[in-house]
Amino acid sequence: MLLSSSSLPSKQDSWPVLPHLNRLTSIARRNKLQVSLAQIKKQQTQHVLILNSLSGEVSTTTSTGKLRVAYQGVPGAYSEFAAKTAWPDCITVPCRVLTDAITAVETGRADGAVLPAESTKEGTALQNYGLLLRHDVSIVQELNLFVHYCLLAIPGVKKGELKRVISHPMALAQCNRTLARLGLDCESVEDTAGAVKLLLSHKMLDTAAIASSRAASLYGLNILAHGLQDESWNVTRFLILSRVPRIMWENRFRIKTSMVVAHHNETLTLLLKVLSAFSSRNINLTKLEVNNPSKDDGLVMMLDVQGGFYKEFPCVLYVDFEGSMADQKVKDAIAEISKSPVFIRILGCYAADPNIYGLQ
Ligand SMILES: O=C(O)C(=O)Cc1ccccc1
Repeated sequence: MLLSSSSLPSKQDSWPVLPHLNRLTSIARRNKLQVSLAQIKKQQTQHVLILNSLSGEVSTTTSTGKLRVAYQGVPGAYSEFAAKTAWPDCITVPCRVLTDAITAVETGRADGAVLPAESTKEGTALQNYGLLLRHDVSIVQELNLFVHYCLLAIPGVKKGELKRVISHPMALAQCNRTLARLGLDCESVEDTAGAVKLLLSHKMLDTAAIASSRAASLYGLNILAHGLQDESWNVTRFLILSRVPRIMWENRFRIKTSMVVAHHNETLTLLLKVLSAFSSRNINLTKLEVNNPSKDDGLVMMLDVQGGFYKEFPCVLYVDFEGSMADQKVKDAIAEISKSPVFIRILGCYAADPNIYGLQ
């Protein structure tokens, strides 16, 4: 076994190593690897630590040395663009559904996966967060993408001939008002670029797809309308997931941490406790969201990554804050919340990305 630095492209350096040692060692043990503290310390000058397994089970790169990033969809999907923006040299791995992309990371078939996490119009994509909770992966990067939707149809098809529009549910939701105005029926498919391929393969002459202009040029479709999104400010936040947490040890960049607090008791009381633990220490929250599914939707299932088993909760709180797990005040805030009967899982510590990237 060797513990090596990876060539993960990164805008940031810097992560405290020690807070993540336990996790690294447990991953190593699970993969029958030996980790030496000296080796880890020696690597502190590198940006990112990733465990490599000689057995190949946790192989982190291809033979070309490029990282593989799995995403839901086919080439031309917004998630593919997010992967290429986050890690420009990566090899993108298309997957039919998001679970496949996350499982690819968990099993070492990919080094990263793209998770569309929230959008300015629709808020948190709770289903996608739900998937994140059920897998042993960590958030290592965030990325904000300005999403501009186009109405695409097979060449020759006129706008007036359309009856239906197909796309990813997030795209349909973000264009809801515009589509109602156009009087088109909506149907969900796995991804935006996949919708374009479907139009072509089934020669659909009464149907349009909502996708990017890049998808239009990749597959040779006509753009009938630009800017279909209901809100002109339409940004989607993507999270990049990896099997091994990224480790920051220097505070040159604004660092953010995402965590989930799960519980069985009164939500409002817990919410107040979380607010007080962070505000009394002047820690800025960048997200605070309650997921309290209805009885019909069942409980929220979460993987206890230390124990290796699943737990179920009637309610979870998603909390993002500025700071890293190496900050004493962050440790104190979490210790204070932990005095309540809650289950806390740190989803990742990563550099806050102030940029918004554009894609037509
Ligand atoms: O379907 C796609 O292209 C995706 O990558 C998922 C998605 C859809 C709409 C906004 C952001 C991500």
